[in-house]
Amino acid sequence: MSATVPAEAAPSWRDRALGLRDRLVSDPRFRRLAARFPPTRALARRRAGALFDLCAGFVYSQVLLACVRLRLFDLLRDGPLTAAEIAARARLPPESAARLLGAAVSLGLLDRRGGGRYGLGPLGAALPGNDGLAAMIEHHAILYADLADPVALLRDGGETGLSRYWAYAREAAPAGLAEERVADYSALMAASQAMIAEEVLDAFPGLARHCALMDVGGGEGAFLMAAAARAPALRLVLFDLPGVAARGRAALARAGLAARAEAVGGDFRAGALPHGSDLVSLVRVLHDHDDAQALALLRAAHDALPPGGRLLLAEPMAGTPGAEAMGEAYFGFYLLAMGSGRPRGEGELRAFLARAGFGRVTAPRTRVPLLVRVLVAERAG
Ligand SMILES: C[S@@+](CC[C@H](N)C(=O)[O-])C[C@H]1O[C@@H](n2cnc3c(N)ncnc32)[C@H](O)[C@@H]1O
Repeated sequence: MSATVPAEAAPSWRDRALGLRDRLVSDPRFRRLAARFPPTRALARRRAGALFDLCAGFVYSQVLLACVRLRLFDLLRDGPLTAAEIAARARLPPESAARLLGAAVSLGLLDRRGGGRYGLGPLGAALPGNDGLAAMIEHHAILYADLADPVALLRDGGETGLSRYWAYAREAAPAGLAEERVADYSALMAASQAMIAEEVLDAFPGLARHCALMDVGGGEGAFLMAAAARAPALRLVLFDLPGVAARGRAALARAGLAARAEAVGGDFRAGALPHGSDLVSLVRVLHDHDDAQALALLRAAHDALPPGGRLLLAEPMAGTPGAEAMGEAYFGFYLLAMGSGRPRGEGELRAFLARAGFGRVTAPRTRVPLLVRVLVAERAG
């Protein structure tokens, strides 16, 4: 059998220009010249800075983690403190406190204030009281341990901290997972859901015209609770693995929603989804799954809806303008370490939705697309 070798495409003007750029920039003499020559100096410095930040990114993350673990942002919520006061409250030696404070100021997490005091910086000001974000930052310790040898991870995959943490990712029969195996990730998702739910629901038009919302992979029901507050007549259905659904049932009851809510335990990889809801949501769920499973899940959602029913698909997406690294780099490697799924772009998700049978698809804008984006798909007749 003879293999056909594809004819090599002729290089475009863009390919040639990029090739020339690569040859120039990889030449040390050119780089020295560019750094000296005023018109190219600013660009050369910006590039050097961007490359340095890539090398140093892990260090910056650990400075943030130290601030979170020492609860510096909560400590400074009520006003600035001196380095000595911070050192005493964080139980750090004065020199270590000074080092951490200097680092946090340089990263915009803290600011220097008058009288030798330190206050919240432009980035740190978003953290006090934000338990979901603090939990996410702490959670990254598992990811970074998994990424210690990225080449081994790319070559072999294998057992990782994240694949144990997200117990469903590699489990052949996830419906059998005991509650203690799903408790940690469910609590993390519930803590970080508040900021996502507001973004999604602000962007989603016409929630109140639906009769029943089924949140598939709905965790502990945080998204349903946010929806319930905006649409008092909406019936709520939570579908998740049995161990998670039990936690969701209890949380919905604690929120006073038992009378309008039902929590159904099951495995969406194993069969059909419950019928009877005219709105189905998948919030931060689809990207966890490989293509065949993702497509099967969209088909199951389509089949569960009545004609005219809608699917609300919400997750961070690959190729988000201005946040490209969040998709391909961050989620690409996060999901690699987790052991299943991949980030998908809007175009690819639209193609999946069409293959699953959905008709009209719209993409209402969220305020912070880096966090989450939304697609709304309608089941035709
Ligand atoms: C990343 S979490 C998202 C939770 C929630 N939607 C949120 O945004 O906070 C994914 C959810 O999907 C659920 N899940 C994963 N595989 C499942 C399966 N095969 N059947 C049912 N639920 C599943 C998990 O238990 C988990 O609650």
